[in-house]
Amino acid sequence: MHLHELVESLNIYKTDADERLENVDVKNIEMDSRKVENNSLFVCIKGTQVDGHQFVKDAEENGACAIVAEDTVDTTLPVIYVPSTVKALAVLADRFYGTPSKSLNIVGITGTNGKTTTTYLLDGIFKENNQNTAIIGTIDMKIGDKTYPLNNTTPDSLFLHKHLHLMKEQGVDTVIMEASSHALHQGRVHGVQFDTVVFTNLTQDHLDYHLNMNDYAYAKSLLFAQLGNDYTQNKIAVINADDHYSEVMSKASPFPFIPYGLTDDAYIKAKNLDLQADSTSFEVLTPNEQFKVESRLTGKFNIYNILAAISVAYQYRISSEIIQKALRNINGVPGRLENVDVGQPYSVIVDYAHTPDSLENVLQTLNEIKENRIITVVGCGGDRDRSKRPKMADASIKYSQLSLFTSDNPRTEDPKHILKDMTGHLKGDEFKVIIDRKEAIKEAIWTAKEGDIILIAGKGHETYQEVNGARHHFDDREIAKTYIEERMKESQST
Ligand SMILES: CC(=O)N[C@H]1[C@@H](OP(=O)(O)OP(=O)(O)OC[C@H]2O[C@@H](n3ccc(=O)[nH]c3=O)[C@H](O)[C@@H]2O)O[C@H](CO)[C@@H](O)[C@@H]1O[C@H](C)C(=O)N[C@@H](C)C(=O)N[C@H](CCC(=O)O)C(=O)O
Ligand SMILES: Nc1ncnc2c1ncn2[C@@H]1O[C@H](COP(=O)(O)OP(=O)(O)OP(=O)(O)O)[C@@H](O)[C@H]1O
Ligand SMILES: N[C@H](CCC[C@H](N)C(=O)O)C(=O)O
Ligand SMILES: [Mg+2]
Repeated sequence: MHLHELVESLNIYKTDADERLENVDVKNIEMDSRKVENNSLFVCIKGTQVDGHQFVKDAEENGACAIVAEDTVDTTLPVIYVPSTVKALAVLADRFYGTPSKSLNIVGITGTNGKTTTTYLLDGIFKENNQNTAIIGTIDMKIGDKTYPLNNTTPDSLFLHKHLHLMKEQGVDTVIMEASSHALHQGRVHGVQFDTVVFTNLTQDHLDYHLNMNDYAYAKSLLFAQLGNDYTQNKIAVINADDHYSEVMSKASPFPFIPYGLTDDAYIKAKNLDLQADSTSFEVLTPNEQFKVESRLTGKFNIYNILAAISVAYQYRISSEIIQKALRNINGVPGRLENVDVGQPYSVIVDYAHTPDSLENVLQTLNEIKENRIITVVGCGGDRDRSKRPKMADASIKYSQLSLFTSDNPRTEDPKHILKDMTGHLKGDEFKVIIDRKEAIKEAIWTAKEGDIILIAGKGHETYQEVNGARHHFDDREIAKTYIEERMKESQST
């Protein structure tokens, strides 16, 4: 695409290169100088670690054809100056890839917990409704049956518009994506034309990044603001009516919203809950009908995720029969209350709870079904919200008979310091600190008695442990299975 055509949609306040823009053929757009090739347009982004403006020379050496910048840069290449390179990147990517989000049906999901789960539930419903779906989220990106690893739950705008284009080319009609608060704050979803947006809930997380809960809520509300205000469009916000922050979300958008929840005020609500150890059923009440749903997902919190998915399906006029069938067929979400069962006489459950609220929710659920003790193995990630650490330890102590506090992803922090943050205030003997996560899992398994439940929390589907920038293979499910089998063999031979 010609550069002058590409930049037409930008809010340019200065360029030193009007005449030079005419003859430049842009092959691709890059925000990372290390990926620049011949005829790349390099966009300088001010990051949290470094300022992309520093890398203009590298981009030039790698063959960039022009630069988009906010601050003055020293280069022989044509420079287009814009007030916000983050916004410009999204506008450029959207145009370069043919505005793919316009003709796709896009559902964006935000909230502290439940985004990935709701994404999977909706994907199941849309597929049952014969739609061709794609998912972008924490576990990976899925286009049809193919999966692609992602570095972030919500990738940057360049990646997004490029892959939305690819999805369209591959016949996808519906995209379900998670929108993290970091992504919303950093403008990663700029330019994505969402049709439906969903709010699950808001509780403490990421207070290392956001100033306080209000600031965190504001970041989430940007997804609702992004619906725009063109009333001719049929857009909708789906909001958890029972959450304290629901008003912040509904007020951020002029479009109508569907409140879901367990209270009478909700528009889509659940009644007659039946929560079993391995299944859940309840009646769904919509303004038009009432029907029963059955799911293999357990825990009251999952009823909220199911209601969120049903509310979106309701907006798309998907029949209750299709919703019921899809929900019955969904076995679970990888790493969310995932059972590791090789026939041992105690339960082992791997879950992604890595916030105080999610840990409390999961442990409450397990307490309702427990026959004997609960043993929790949990740690907290390094380089993340320190203030959630003691709260996660408290939740574990409150709801477990034994807590084994261990490492999660230490990243650049010393695991001992993280564990000190978690346990410094604790007294008593209902917990142990075992820094090595493998050892902690081993100890839990060798300590378990018949009927106990072991919860291994925090890493869920993750298949690595991140230490000082390196990711080593680590899978809670594999490790648990190894030790369960080891113990079973040992007991058979004695
Ligand atoms: C703290 C944070 O959010 N960082 C994100 C951010 O990177 P950054 O601001 O640190 O980038 P930077 O290193 O300062 O670089 C600035 C610019 O210089 C460029 N650069 C840099 C070096 C160079 O040699 N040349 C060059 O051009 C970079 O490409 C970039 O454009 O922008 C990047 C691109 O979008 C993200 O990948 C990166 O996510 C990091 C990896 C991360 O760990 N983020 C976490 C906190 C996160 O975003 N998590 C949420 C989920 C959270 C949840 O809901 O639980 C997520 O969506 O993943
Ligand atoms: N609606 C909910 N309310 C509270 N806790 C939940 C809810 N849904 C799931 N959880 C808990 O939170 C954990 C993470 O769930 P899920 O992956 O669906 O959330 P997420 O919002 O995608 O999280 P992340 O921000 O890390 O991507 C689950 O393993 C479970 O313990
Ligand atoms: N998206 C979350 C994932 C946390 C998962 C947990 N295992 C950790 O490493 O803290 C984050 O980046 O904060
Ligand atoms: Mg997620």
